[in-house]
Amino acid sequence: MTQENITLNKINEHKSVLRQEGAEHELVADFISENKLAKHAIQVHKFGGSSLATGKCIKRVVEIIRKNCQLNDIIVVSANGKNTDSLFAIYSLVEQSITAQATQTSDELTQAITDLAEKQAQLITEVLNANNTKQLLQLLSKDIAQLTSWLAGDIVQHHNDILAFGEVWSARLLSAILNEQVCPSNNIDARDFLVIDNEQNCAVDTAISAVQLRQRRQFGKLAVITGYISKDARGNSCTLGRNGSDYSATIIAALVAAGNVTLWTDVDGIYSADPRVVPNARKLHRLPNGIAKELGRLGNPVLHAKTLLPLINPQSEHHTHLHVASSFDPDVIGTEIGKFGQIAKQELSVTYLNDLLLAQSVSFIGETGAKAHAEFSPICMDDEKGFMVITQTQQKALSQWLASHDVEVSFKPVAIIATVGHRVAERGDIKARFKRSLKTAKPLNIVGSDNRHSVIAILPEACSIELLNTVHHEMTKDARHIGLVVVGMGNIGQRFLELLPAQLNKVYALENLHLVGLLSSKKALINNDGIDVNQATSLFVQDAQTYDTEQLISWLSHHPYDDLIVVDITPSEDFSLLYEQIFALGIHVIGANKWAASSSTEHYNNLVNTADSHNSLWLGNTTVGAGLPINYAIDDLRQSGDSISELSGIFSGTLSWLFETFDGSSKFSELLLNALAQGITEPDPREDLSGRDVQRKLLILARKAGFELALEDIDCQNLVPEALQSLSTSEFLARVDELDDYFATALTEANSKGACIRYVARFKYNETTGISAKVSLEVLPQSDAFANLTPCDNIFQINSLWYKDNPLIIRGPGAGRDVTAGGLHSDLVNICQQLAHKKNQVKIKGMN
Ligand SMILES: NC(=O)C1=CN([C@@H]2O[C@H](COP(=O)(O)OP(=O)(O)OC[C@H]3O[C@@H](n4cnc5c(N)ncnc54)[C@H](O)[C@@H]3O)[C@@H](O)[C@H]2O)C=CC1
Ligand SMILES: N[C@@H](CC=O)C(=O)O
Repeated sequence: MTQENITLNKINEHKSVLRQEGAEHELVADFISENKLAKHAIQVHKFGGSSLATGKCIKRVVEIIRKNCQLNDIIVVSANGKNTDSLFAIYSLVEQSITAQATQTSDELTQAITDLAEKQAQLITEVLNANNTKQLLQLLSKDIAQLTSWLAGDIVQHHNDILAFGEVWSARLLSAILNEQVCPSNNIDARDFLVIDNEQNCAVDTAISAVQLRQRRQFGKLAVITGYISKDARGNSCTLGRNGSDYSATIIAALVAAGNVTLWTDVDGIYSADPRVVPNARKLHRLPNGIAKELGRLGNPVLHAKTLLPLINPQSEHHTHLHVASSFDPDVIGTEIGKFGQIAKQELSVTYLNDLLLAQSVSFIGETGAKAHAEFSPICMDDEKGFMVITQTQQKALSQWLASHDVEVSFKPVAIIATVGHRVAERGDIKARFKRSLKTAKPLNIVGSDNRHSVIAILPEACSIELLNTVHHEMTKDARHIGLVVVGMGNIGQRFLELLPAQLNKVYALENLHLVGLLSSKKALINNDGIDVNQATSLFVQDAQTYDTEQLISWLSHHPYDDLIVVDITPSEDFSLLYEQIFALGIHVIGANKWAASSSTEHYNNLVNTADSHNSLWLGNTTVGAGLPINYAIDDLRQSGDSISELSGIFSGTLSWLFETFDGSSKFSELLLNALAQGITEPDPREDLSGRDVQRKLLILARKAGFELALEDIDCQNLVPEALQSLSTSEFLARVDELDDYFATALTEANSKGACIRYVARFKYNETTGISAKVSLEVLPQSDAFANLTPCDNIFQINSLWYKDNPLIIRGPGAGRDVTAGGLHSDLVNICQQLAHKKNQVKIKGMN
């Protein structure tokens, strides 16, 4: 369970109350003095240019910050919209005019500067109040004057200073709006602390940068820091190159040992292939660091290998996780990159790169090959066959390097397509599948990458969309990870868990199912990497933590699986009241718990509609008849066009066992305690004896059969004497012998007529008289079909259009650990089979 975050939202809620009392400062001071904030690791949030492009976007970002950040967190920003491109264009115009030896500033240049300044001024005016607008416009106009003066002087010297304006304006603006609307914030120019000691590879001087950053941050404030820019040891402005702001965010996260970095961008995560061209690409909710790095190296459009570098430090105990999320859809769960266990390691993805070169030379073999590899870090290489694949920009340098060794090289244009996943280069099955999927493409070669996380095919032609889709389909068609959460680990729950390991081994439909949550009423064990099913109970005893509903819903809202199934094996009304929220999250429910399916008509209809509209499946076959397929039979009749008119029978395993066994030789109370010990009664056996359990079951079946009725529409005979009705369960069990006289008399009277007593459920629908329904103790002739059951058996009799004179009968054990746990497993397999048929569909904005 995640720790509760004191988000700015929360602080603001308190603030609005305190503001009225004039005590706002005390509140912020309280949060700080209690040091609650210090309990939570710092989070870094980075917003890209598109997320900050317009006033509307900036307001959305402010809401994301309000909801997700705490004081002392760090925000890193790119330039608003395309401001960096505009600054580049302005710089180029000046460069061109220098080359052309123009003596006057061109109109084009003046216009470009004016456009840029106006655009930024408009943004400021749109989002800030009058006071702050005035202040920021003054600063902007000073900057424009500075920019103009640099452009008129030595532009090469000021190249990076010029480009830096984009981020400086963006950080200043966001910090101002946060100060105005959310919380105290300070805006920091990264050039005040971030020192790059090698501009070529952007290596960071970590020691100095960390100290200077600490000095610049102000405790109790949200820091808004410029991305993309830094300085060198002499204090000159530097940039961090392509996607530099992402890199800034991870550098800063490493400097402050942040818990998480979130890259808020315009896509909602990393997919198993580029979703713009592969419509069936699936979102990868969790990516191990090494795989993410390999994807970045091999052309993933969102991830860049450099971004991950500061976060991957095998020597460090600290692991900062990286998240990719969309600022346009902040509630959609994105991708988390970090250290994960087996489940996340099973994911496969497919990526490609065009416009590459295959370089062949004898010097790529053996020792010189190793040197060439160290020098050029090729996309892939075979040092036995003597080739490497490089980018076109590396061609010149490689030719020069080889010339210095006096060796010939041949270059050939190629492309690559690769399947990426944890150590796939060592997996024969995956390599064989990849090879099969490529057969029409006639690859020149297939090699494993050095880090073993990809298998790369070298293609003689550009990788087509068709090929990409074919290979992706072949590599990911079986991929679907389903999380299983078991709620209720009592009598039935324990048995369900005992059966689980063997089920997972033998049932194909459960192949990608992982036990990830175990809950009792007070404690929860959640492990996104999976809980060992062979040790589920002992791990629960050892590691479960106390939890509350808010934490549970928060975890359910962010679970990282394609599908999640919650199996409710509790008798709890409270838990059943969470179903609506659970369905609204698209989560599936299997219930042995009868509360939800027998709740009020309005509530029940809401549940059905919510589940329906969110594609959540809801199965509850065990709510009636334990493992007997009564719900399925009724569903089948209805769906096939039959109409049911009567439902009757013995619906309680407990009452069946009691009345079939009770012959006067033992006391009724002794038999009841025996049934309790066998695990066939409800946790409180009065639920059975009161007829309430049978009443619920009749309601559930009648609803399945298509009728609208409520519990109150079913007459119910309560067999618990009034004096015992409101006691606690233990008090009732202590006085259970008070039942004996009543049942002894009822039995003697029935026997005197050659009859017996049975608790029977009867539902009837007639077009003219409508619905009649009751559950009660009946005196039946010994020859009655309901009178001769194996103790504990249920019998269900269905009359319908097709089964009019000779009813359909289902009979068998209707309660007990094995049959109920077995019935739950049957529902589980059923849902997994349905999910396997569900199409892997992704919604891409503007495409479908
Ligand atoms: N005994 C049987 O043959 C059958 C039982 N059922 C149903 O199975 C369910 C479980 O029955 P038993 O295992 O006998 O009950 P139990 O009392 O032995 O176990 C219930 C478990 O649920 C947990 N729990 C209670 N409230 C909770 C909450 N709000 N959140 C999370 N966990 C909670 C408890 O901690 C306990 O571990 C009941 O709804 C019962 O009606 C259904 C068909 C047959
Ligand atoms: N207590 C119930 C259990 C199944 O729902 C019964 O006895 O039938």
